[in-house]
Amino acid sequence: MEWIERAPAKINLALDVLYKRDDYYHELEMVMASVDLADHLTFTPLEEDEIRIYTNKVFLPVDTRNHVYQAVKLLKDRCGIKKGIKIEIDKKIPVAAGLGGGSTDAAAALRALNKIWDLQLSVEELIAIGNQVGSDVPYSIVGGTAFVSGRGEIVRKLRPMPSCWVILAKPRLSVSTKTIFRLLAVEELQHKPTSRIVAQAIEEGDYERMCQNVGNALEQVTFNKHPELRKLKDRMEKYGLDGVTMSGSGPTIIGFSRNTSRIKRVYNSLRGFCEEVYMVRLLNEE
Ligand SMILES: C[C@@](CO)(OP(=O)(O)O)[C@H](O)COP(=O)(O)OP(=O)(O)OC[C@H]1O[C@@H](n2ccc(N)nc2=O)[C@H](O)[C@@H]1O
Ligand SMILES: Nc1ncnc2c1ncn2[C@@H]1O[C@H](COP(=O)(O)OP(=O)(O)O)[C@@H](O)[C@H]1O
Repeated sequence: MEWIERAPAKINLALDVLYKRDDYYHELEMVMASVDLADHLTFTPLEEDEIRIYTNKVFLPVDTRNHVYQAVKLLKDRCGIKKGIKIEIDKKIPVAAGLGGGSTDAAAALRALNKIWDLQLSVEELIAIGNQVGSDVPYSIVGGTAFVSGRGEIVRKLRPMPSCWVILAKPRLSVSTKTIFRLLAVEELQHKPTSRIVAQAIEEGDYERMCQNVGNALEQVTFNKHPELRKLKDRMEKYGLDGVTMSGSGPTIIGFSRNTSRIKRVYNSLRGFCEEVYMVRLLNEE
């Protein structure tokens, strides 16, 4: 028996950093949504008690460093599972891009194995396991449009985002989330928090207000390190998108439009000088 689970990429419409915590993580408020750029995980049960991972991206680790491996190991230990599993990860989401690829793969593995092994764990129980793998995994277990806070483990579902096109522009550079948070001096942030306004706009189905308030506190740090990203964002703003911001710790810059011919023009223009460009829809929209 084979089981296939889809693992969609996430975007951060808003990301505010409230303060640095005593555990060295940061207290965040974010608005996140899932888009239809996705990895696919294929699960095949094994008789031997082993976790075997394969992926089409040769540079990705398939051992204990893979987020999927970590999630499966925690799940097996928690539930006393002695069976094995083979997992083939077909990666489509760019790696280290601010699109949550590793986290969504880990969440997909937890969701799928909860069914395959008939563990009957609740979403809260899966979130508690996912939180040990990474801060973005709890959101990825739930998916869709959500207000996310704490370290990332408090997930409140929002109404589906107003329907629109999303452009994802990923230049040829990878960003380490850990490095960006290390370089962040919260007291020097000039960013005005907007997550609550964006969440409210979504609840009211107000597309324009949502777009006007997208923003990301980490831009200040990531743009300082990679000034070409500021230029990319400026260029996307000039193309007449309704809202432009960075996703996660970067480097992917995202933009919104409801106008299909405009988004196609933006897509074609960006492809000239940006390594990877995607024109995507939201996974669940109003
Ligand atoms: C910034 C965000 C926004 O969605 O996304 P990405 O850029 O990774 O996509 C996430 O919060 C990233 O989540 P995730 O990538 O799972 O982070 P983790 O592995 O838990 O942490 C990586 C590093 O980021 C820092 N970190 C992460 C989350 C948080 N609330 N405070 C932090 O300071 C910590 O230094 C940690 O060592
Ligand atoms: N299944 C996985 N998919 C992608 N990256 C993974 C995976 N497992 C571990 N990683 C590691 O996680 C790091 C962050 O990758 P990723 O999750 O794509 O970043 P981001 O959250 O910024 O989009 C990379 O250095 C990568 O080697």
